[in-house]
Amino acid sequence: MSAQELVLKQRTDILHALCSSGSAEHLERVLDVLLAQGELTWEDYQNIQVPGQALYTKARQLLDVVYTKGADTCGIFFAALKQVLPEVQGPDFSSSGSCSDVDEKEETRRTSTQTLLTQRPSLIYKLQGCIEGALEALVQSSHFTKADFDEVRLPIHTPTQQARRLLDLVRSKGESAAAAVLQYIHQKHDVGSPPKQEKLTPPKEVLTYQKKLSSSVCAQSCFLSTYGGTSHMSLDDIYTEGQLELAHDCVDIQGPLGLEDIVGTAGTVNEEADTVLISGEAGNGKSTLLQRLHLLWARGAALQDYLLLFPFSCRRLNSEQRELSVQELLFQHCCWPDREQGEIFQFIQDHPHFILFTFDGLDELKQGFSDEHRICCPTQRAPVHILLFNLIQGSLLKGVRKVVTSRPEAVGPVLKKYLRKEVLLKGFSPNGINCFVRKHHNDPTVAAKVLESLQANTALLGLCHSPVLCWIVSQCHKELLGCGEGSPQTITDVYLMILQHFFQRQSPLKSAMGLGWLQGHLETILHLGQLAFEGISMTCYVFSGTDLETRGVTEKDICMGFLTQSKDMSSTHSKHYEFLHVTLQCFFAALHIVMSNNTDRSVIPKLFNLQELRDTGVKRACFRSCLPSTDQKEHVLDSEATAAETPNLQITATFVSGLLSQRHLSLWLHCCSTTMVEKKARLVARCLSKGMHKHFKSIPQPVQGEKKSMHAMPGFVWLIKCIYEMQESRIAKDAMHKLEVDHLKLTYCNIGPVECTALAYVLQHLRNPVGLQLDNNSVGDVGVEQLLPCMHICKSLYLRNNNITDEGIRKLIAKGIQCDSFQKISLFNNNLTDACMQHFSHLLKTKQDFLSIRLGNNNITEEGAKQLAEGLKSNQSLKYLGLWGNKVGDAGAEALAGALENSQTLLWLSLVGNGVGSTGACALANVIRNSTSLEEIWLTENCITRAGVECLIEALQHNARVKSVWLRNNDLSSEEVQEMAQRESRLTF
Ligand SMILES: Nc1ncnc2c1ncn2[C@@H]1O[C@H](COP(=O)(O)OP(=O)(O)OP(=O)(O)O)[C@@H](O)[C@H]1O
Repeated sequence: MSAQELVLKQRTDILHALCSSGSAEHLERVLDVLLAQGELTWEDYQNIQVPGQALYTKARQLLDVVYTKGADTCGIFFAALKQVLPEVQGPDFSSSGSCSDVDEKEETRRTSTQTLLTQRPSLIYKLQGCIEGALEALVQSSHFTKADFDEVRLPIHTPTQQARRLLDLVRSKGESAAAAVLQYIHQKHDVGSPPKQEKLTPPKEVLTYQKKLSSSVCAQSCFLSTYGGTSHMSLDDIYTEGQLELAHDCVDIQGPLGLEDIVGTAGTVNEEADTVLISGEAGNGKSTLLQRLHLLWARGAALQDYLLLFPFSCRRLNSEQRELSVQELLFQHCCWPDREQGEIFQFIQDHPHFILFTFDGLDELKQGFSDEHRICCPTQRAPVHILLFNLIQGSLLKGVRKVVTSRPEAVGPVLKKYLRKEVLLKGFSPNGINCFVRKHHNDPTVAAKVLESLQANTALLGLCHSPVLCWIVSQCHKELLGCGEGSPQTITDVYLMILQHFFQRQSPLKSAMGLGWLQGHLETILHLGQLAFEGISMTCYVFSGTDLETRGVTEKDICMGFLTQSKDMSSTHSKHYEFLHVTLQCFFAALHIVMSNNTDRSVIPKLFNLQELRDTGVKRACFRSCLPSTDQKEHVLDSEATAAETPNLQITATFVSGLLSQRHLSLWLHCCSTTMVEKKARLVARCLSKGMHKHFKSIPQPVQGEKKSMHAMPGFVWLIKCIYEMQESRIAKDAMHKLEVDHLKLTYCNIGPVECTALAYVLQHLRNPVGLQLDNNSVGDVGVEQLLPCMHICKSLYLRNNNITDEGIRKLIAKGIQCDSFQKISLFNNNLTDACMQHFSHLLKTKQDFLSIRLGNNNITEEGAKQLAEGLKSNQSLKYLGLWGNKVGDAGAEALAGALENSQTLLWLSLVGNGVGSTGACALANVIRNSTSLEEIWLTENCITRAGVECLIEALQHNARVKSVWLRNNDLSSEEVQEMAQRESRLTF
């Protein structure tokens, strides 16, 4: 079958592949490739990319054009499709035409305007990270006006769309503008770009060393330590993609971030810096991600621009007591060159762009990052943390790319100054959980059962977004499937499950013999608890044989499987041990705090006062005073390290809360004194309540006329999570009943499904309804479901930028309809499509007191607008309706206008950037003509021509109440703008 016939036959599938995500990106990338190949003319392109046209319509238009051009173009189209969507099944026509940019020799003969077309895909890629700079260069060289600048920068466009808009505008300005932008891009990408441009033939000794290094890296990275004591699981078999995002929106790239993007140019905020930070919460997969990068590099499957990769673990660097030079650090801690050390190090110094260092777990380093002690000389010896800080800053071996991982709390402003960019690792997506569980279980029936039990327990499903918890849950599938009603709800429950799992694996008969499972292994818990507690208190995560001996840890304890042998790149060290994961060490430390008779009584108050101690920089001193005096002597008070150390103490405190909850009291019955445990539980409850009230006291009194608003301060979400772990509504009620606030702001607080579960558990006890603002977190559909129990105390819910889809909305609205106080919702920048508009319609029909719906920057088209209109027709309460940055088009605008014509409540309507055109504008003019309430209408960026504005002017003559009609960036000449602005002062151009 020819490619042309296939375009016809597979039309539905192709349309689905290009459009079903709701994003225009796939289609636009195919268009970029076809333009670059010369298969589409500029005119074809403009006929397809008609502003305001629905995505499917554009894709159909493309298929029609491609089809009429014949079999060759169809073949190239399939090749382009394959390049953009490699996962799509389809014929392989890649030989029909190369989808790469036109070759460079030919390029030199072209004009700059032609180059804009032929190099379009790569120019768009390169521009994303530097749009602002390119725009400024164009304005400075007078090729662009301020209006051009604003048009490209409109926030409704994604960065790739901004790049396309910029190139299209440049094209319309002529050859000189095209030359200017090309010059800018080339300059930009010659500086600080990956070292692709240089081709280097390394000397033989370097190649030999590279071989040794990569085989050592490969050996170290092919297994995961969490499976160390249990079974062997290769990284290849279990690795599941986590969710990666760039920390800075403005330089985001479209679609999910891949592993190579971590070191790529996208998202660069500081061109001068060489250090990329991957930050993420405990157990989110930072070490595993690095391990994956190491493995792929060692196999030659990724990061091949880097000849040598040196992996470091900050945890292990802690135990290096000597002062070293950089050369010694590299060779002694990573891989020893058998010969020619001097030459190899010289090569590294001479070619830094070909070298990559990774530092895992900066938060685990004993010393907090500081830039006070500078060294520039590579032969100078210094303590390893000083070397590390100087490498990160670039004072040593400038140009070597560094990838550093850390928990977010440990990243202070001093470190941020030296970051090239920051990438956030946000754990597994719902799909990722699915994928991980299936990989974990060879037997698909077991996998299906585990997934089914997760669907039935959404609190647990929420927890599984954290890979380490997903690992435990999968590991303990037997316990999970056997526990029926009592299935785990809290993080402590999950860790108790793994504790039980490991013990029962060793001695399955013990519990059958009548001993409590915990009691039967008391000795092991006490030994490991002591080791863990002292380790956490001293930032120590690697233990020598002597450390184990001193804490009474026996061979039998080791065999239980909670400890694993430390991986070490150098062969010189003797056997060392670590807990399978640091969170497991926190859990054992918490067990120690709960069970030990002789820990200092002040340990619990100190643990729960972390924030205060951290702020005053004395936490270490206080916490250390709980340690045996010999250990105190070993460690000097170092206030800089406090911030880095807090996360693990916070996790320990969370476990202490969970272990002391009423539900778990029976566990301690035969292990320790009930009076002591109850006393500790009361103490924790008091600390939590006090901690909360301290937050509330800090809320400033509102100025007159404003609402009383509380911004979450560091530690607030953690306290909420501790209260949730206790699972006692009395404590939650006690903590909340004094909070008097109208608005609770928790933006940018790393709130995922787990935090939502805890928030709902605690906030439901608020006395009065509040506005709950959760913008810019990772709530997702699972998180939305977790929030339902506190919906009745939400007057308004703000969930901007939270990865929410139609499914989440379905559940949210079904609950919201039953909640009397619920009146406003804001969902800007999520993944909503037409499919959820029926629910909003139902909400509007059912709740005649609903005030505000804001759905900007989603994927709502004409169809969705029509559905919404159905609800609007029978509603007489809505005041604010925002649909900015969707694609409702002229027909959608007509439907909305028809429904709103008789609204006596609507004050504000935004349809910015919806392609409503003049037809839509004329329909909306009827709303202006008839409304007795409308004050503002936003129609900026809508391809409206003179005819549309005339309708609006005419309607405004009948309405004195409307204050402004926004019409910036429509299809009007400057003369038209001037003339019409004079005729009607309420038009804003
Ligand atoms: N991408 C992944 N695929 C499969 N399993 C994973 C992945 N990421 C993490 N895990 C599982 O979760 C465990 C914990 O992950 P990891 O140690 O990488 O987290 P982390 O973010 O480095 O934690 P911490 O900050 O506490 O050191 C891993 O040992 C592994 O079992």
